[in-house]
Amino acid sequence: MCTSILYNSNEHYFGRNLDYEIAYGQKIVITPRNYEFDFHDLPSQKSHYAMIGVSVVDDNYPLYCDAINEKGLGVAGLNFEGPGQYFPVEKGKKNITSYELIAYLLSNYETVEDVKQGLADANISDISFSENLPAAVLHWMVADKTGKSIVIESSHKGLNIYENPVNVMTNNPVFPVHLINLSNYADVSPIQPTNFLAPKVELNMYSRGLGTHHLPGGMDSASRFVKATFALAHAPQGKSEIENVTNHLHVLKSVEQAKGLDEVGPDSYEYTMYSDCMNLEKGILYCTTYNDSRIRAVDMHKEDLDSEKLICYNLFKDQDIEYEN
Ligand SMILES: C[C@H](CCC(=O)NCCS(=O)(=O)O)[C@H]1CC[C@H]2[C@@H]3CC[C@@H]4C[C@H](O)CC[C@]4(C)[C@H]3C[C@H](O)[C@]12C
Repeated sequence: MCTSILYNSNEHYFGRNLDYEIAYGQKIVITPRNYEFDFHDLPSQKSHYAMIGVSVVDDNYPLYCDAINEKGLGVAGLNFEGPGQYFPVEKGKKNITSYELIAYLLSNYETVEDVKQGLADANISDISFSENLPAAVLHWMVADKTGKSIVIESSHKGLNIYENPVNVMTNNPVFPVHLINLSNYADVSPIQPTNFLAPKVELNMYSRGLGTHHLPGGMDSASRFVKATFALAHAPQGKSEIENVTNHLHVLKSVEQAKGLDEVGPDSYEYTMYSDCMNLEKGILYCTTYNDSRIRAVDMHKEDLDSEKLICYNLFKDQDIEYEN
């Protein structure tokens, strides 16, 4: 499972947890402006906005899991197995394969509004990148530096775009159901509760944090949606870049999955492989991985963004413990 968020402070930070049991060899990848995108059913594009994100690179092609562009637009793909459905290429429509959707949107658009207009006549086609990499069934969260986000879902009903007032997304079920479910937790609060249970009885408020007693803590997508929404809605504004990155990552850590808790097969467990935080104004990607809790950063503007070649950095590294003696 996965969780993505847009954290709005004085600047805007977009990122996600990628939870899974199989590593695809993701890297931190910058696609500069003149790398040629050979889209499947759209004209190939020699120049476009530059982007940075986490990506699998296969045959020199960036298959982005999540990324942002130099204009401050961000897109993340999360599993949507079940409700998700793609369709055959349809004449007269803008046919975008699922594996190139992130690259296509980030190549061409600056804001969530642009994306909504750009997808008005779109069809997410059911074409796989290759035999080894069959089309992953995904839905996408799109965010921009105005602090707005939307969710794109292709299901049996066709392509749906939803406003995302909470700036959080997880996996199944369909997005509107997650929003409705939030009402069940409307009274979860950082404040100690008032005793409405038996008002004439004096209750012993034995602990701090009783306002969060009914906050779900499960690994499932519905629980993570509620918990991340609560954590994000109450996250303080940082006074510096470091504080903002720290706050963003703590929201993601509130729904992190440790190894051993979410069994998906015999001796196989889904876990949070990485968490990232991308500053939409600055074009910097910050990340931690399961085995490396030290925050690392890659700044796209420190590279030659007019080049034609992909720029890759390792994502997965070993734990870096600072021994004090
Ligand atoms: C596994 C991940 C979702 C994790 C998740 O949500 N797990 C919950 C499972 S569950 O909801 O609990 O059942 C997803 C998220 C993004 C995906 C890549 C997107 C680019 C590319 C698209 C191509 O088409 C196929 C290969 C490709 C590299 C994809 C591989 C894989 O599919 C990735 C990593």
